[in-house]
Amino acid sequence: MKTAIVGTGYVGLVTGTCFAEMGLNVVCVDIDKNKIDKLKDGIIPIYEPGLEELVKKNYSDGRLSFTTDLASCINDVDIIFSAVGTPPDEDGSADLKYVLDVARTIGKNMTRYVLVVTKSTVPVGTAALVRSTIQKELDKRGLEIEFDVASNPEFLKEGNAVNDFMHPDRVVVGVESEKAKKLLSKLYKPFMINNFRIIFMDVPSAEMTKYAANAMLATRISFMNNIASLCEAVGADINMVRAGIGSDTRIGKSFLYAGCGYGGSCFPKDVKALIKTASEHHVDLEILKAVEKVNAEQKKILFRKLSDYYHGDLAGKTVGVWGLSFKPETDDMREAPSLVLIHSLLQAGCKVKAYDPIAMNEAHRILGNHEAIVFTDDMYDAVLDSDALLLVTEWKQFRLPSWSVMKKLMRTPYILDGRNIYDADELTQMGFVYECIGRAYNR
Ligand SMILES: NC(=O)C1=CN([C@@H]2O[C@H](COP(=O)(O)OP(=O)(O)OC[C@H]3O[C@@H](n4cnc5c(N)ncnc54)[C@H](O)[C@@H]3O)[C@@H](O)[C@H]2O)C=CC1
Ligand SMILES: O=C(O)[C@H]1O[C@H](OP(=O)(O)OP(=O)(O)OC[C@H]2O[C@@H](n3ccc(=O)[nH]c3=O)[C@H](O)[C@@H]2O)[C@H](O)[C@@H](O)[C@@H]1O
Repeated sequence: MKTAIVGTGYVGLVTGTCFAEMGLNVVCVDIDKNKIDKLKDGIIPIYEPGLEELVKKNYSDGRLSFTTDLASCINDVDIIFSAVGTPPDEDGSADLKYVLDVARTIGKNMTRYVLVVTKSTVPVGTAALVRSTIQKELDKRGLEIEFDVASNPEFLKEGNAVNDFMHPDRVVVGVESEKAKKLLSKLYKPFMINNFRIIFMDVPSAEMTKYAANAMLATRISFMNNIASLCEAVGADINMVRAGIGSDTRIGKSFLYAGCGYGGSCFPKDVKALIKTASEHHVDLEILKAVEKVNAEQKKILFRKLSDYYHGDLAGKTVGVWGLSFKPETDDMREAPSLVLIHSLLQAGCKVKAYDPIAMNEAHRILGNHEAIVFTDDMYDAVLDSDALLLVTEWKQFRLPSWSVMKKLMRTPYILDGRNIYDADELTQMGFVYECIGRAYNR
């Protein structure tokens, strides 16, 4: 079976590569020529553990190929996956421009049956829109050609994408015909050795499942961040509370970590898009509006704590920042809490010394050149002569620093831990002032 993946971004590249690894013939298509040229040269445009070697291996084995020309491969494949971006429009809704561009190209060029599967995160009704867009193009050409549309949303996480794709908890597939169901069952058959489940359903339910999943995960995080604030106020410890509630199998352990807010390309945009869809249908998603509001406040929490510590007098202070990407194991800076923090620090007149193991270039590109920001080559350089260290992203290399070295380097031994990774007792005993999220402390 031959498959085309349209949109060789994050999801498209992981999907195409993993399908090829499972023995399928895959052509990855993107309109970005620069990206496709780089991939052909073995240069992977994103940082994702384990992906580079799989891309190179499958490309050299001939199962994976790259092109900018969708029209040229439409009639060579049985299934086309559309994995193009669906960025937020000005009003928060998902912009379907790229999804519909792909549909138009298919309708303009197809000469035989094809199954068009949307992998991008799209609002309910998009598959129907893809169908009518393709049909319109066929009508213009005066052709009657059978085709199917389906929805197969993707649930991978950045930083663990290959593993998530190869060992998914489930694969959700929305179909409208037995033919489409058979084709997708066959496509996913090689993955069955990993014992996962395909959940077939109608198309609108599949489209909604993706948003509901991300909205539920974002809700858990904002809920825990909200409870963390209460823990601080009443003298409880959010880490203990997490262990206590997470052991209830009805609640589960995952996605209960309080911190300095969620970021990334998906939770913020998908929560917004779902609220927008709901409002278009006169449904008020009050819970999700609160989830967004709590998260926006949570992204300010490190700055607020720092400001409280220095009684609002931050001008001229030097602040070390560890971790810039929105989470570890990625160079993705989209909606990263570090950006909100750094903007506030600069506005308050601080000098920022920032370090991230992977996202430095991307952070520099986004933040630009600013005389008050230094991007350091080493994590310890970022705390030299600093008045505080703010841990924003919990990369592994930050977990066990040499505290004795840190103590010598810092001007004021003040650690503000935005991801609750350090041992408060150990740091206090060593003479640091330690603060984290959701735990009462004494200064
Ligand atoms: N990034 C992630 O971790 C996940 C993303 N998603 C969803 O998957 C979709 C794609 O996300 P990403 O991969 O992050 O996007 P991305 O922005 O990394 O990649 C999108 C790619 O599509 C290409 N493109 C745009 N129009 C095209 C066209 N007409 N023909 C061919 N290529 C075209 C762009 O050049 C770009 O390379 C979004 O809907 C997102 O919400 C779902 C699960 C995980
Ligand atoms: O639709 C998507 O694109 C993807 O969005 C998320 O994946 P991702 O954005 O890569 O990252 P997550 O691991 O979910 O983390 C998102 C944010 O939440 C934060 N987070 C996560 C977990 C937690 O307990 N607490 C917490 O603050 C992280 O620090 C990060 O900023 C979902 O987890 C994926 O299932 C989904 O496919």
